[in-house]
Amino acid sequence: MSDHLREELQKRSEAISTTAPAGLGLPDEVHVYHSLYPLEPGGPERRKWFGGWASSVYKATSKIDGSPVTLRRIEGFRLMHEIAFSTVESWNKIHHPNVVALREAFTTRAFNDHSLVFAHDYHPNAQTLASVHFVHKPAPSSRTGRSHHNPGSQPHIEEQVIWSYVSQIASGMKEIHAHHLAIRTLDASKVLVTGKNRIRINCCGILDVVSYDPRQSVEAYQQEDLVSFGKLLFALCCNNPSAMNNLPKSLEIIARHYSGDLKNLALFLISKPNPNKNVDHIFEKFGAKLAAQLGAAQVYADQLEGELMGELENGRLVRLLCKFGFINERPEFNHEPQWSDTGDRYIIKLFRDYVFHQVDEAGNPVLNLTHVLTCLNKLDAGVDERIMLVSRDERNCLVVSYKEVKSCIDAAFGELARRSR
Ligand SMILES: Nc1ncnc2c1ncn2[C@@H]1O[C@H](COP(=O)(O)OP(=O)(O)OP(=O)(O)O)[C@@H](O)[C@H]1O
Repeated sequence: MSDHLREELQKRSEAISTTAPAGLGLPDEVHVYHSLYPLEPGGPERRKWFGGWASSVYKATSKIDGSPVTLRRIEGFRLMHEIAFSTVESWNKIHHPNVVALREAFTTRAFNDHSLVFAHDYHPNAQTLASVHFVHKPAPSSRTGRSHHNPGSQPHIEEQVIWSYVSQIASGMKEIHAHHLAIRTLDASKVLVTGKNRIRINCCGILDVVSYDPRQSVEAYQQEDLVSFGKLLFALCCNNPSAMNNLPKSLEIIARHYSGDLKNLALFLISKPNPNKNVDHIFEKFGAKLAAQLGAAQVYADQLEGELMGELENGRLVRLLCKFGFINERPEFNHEPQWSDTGDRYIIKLFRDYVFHQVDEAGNPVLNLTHVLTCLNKLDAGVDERIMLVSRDERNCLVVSYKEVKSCIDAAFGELARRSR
C-alpha cells in the first residue's frame, strides 16, 4: 500500500476510535447512541445555519450495531408538528455515494433541554469543502494561530477537480430531486470531502424538519438548490466564498482561469428559475465533461484494487502467526506440561525456529524478512517442497514438507479450538 493511502486510512481509523476527555459535560447516552465526541469547538461564534437555531455536531457510536454516526443537535428546539418528521422516511431511502445518509431524527431531553437530533452516517476525518479550499492555514509563526479566509491566498482549483465536484454534486442532486426532495443546505460548509476529491452532500433533511412549511413547494426548493449550486461553483472557481457579491469580477476570474463550458454552467445555474431548468439539463449539456469524470473514477478504482492486491497476503499471514502464537510455548494443555514440545507440536516448534530464529555461521541472528514471508506463504499454500528442520542442540534433524507442517498446525490448532470456549 502506498504511504499516502496507508496514512489516510490510519487517520480514519484513529478518528473513529477517538474518545472525548472527561469533563465536557456531555450525556453518556442520547437515544441509542453513546460515547459522544464533539466534532467542532463550541462557542458563540458558531453560525446559526439551520433556520437560525444553534447547532452542535458530535461523533457517537450506535448501541445497536456499534457503527459510528454523526449526531447534529439543534439546541433548545421544541418540535411543534410531529408531521415535520414525515420527510425523514423519504430521506432514509436515499443511499447514494455523494450524499451523507440520514439514519433518523428524534427529540431528546438528554442535553437537559429540548433538542432535536439528526443521526447521519459518519465519514471519518471528513473535512468540509470550505475548510479545504477557503481557509487559509496560518504559517506556524503566525501570532494568532487562527485560520481565516484570505481570498486569493490559495492557488486556483484545477478545472478537472472542479468538474469532478460538479459531476458528484449533480449526481447526488439528481437522486435527491428524483425522490421529490430538495437539498436546501448546499453550501461549501455543508459538503464533505471524504477522500481524494471525493465529496458528499451533508446535512440533508434537517431544514425539512426544522423549517417545516407545508405551503412551500418542493419544486421551488429544487430551483433554489440549482442556484445554490451555481453560487458554490462561483465560490470554488474564484476561491472566494463571497464571489457572488461581485459578479462581473468573478466572471472575469472564471474566464481567465477556466473553460467557457464551466462559465456557461455557472451562469445557467444562477439563472432565474423556470420549469425547464432542472438538474438533468446539466447532464444533457455538459455530458462530455462529466463522462470524463467517470473514466477518472474508474482509473482510481483500478489503482485501489492494485493496492488491495498488494495487501492480499496480510490477513492470511496474520492468521497463521496467531496460530503459531496459540500453539508454541503453550505452558500446559490437556494436563500435559510438555504438550507444545511433543508430537506434531515439536515439528511446529522446529519450523518456527527455522522461520524466525535463523543464525549465521558466527551465531548472529539473521533478520531476513523475505525469508520469513517466503516461508509463511509456502506454508499457507501447503506446498510439497521439503525443508530440513534441525533442533537447537543439533541432535534432531527432520525432513518435512510445508504441506506436512501445515497439517500439523491445523491439527494442533483444531485440538485447542475444540477445548476453547
Ligand atoms: N457526517 C459527517 N461525518 C464526519 N464528519 C462530519 C460530518 N458532518 C460534519 N462533520 C465534521 O464536523 C465539523 C463541523 O461540521 P459543520 O457542518 O458544522 O461545519 P462547519 O465547518 O462547522 O460549518 P459552519 O460552522 O459554518 O456551520 C466539520 O469539521 C465536519 O468535517
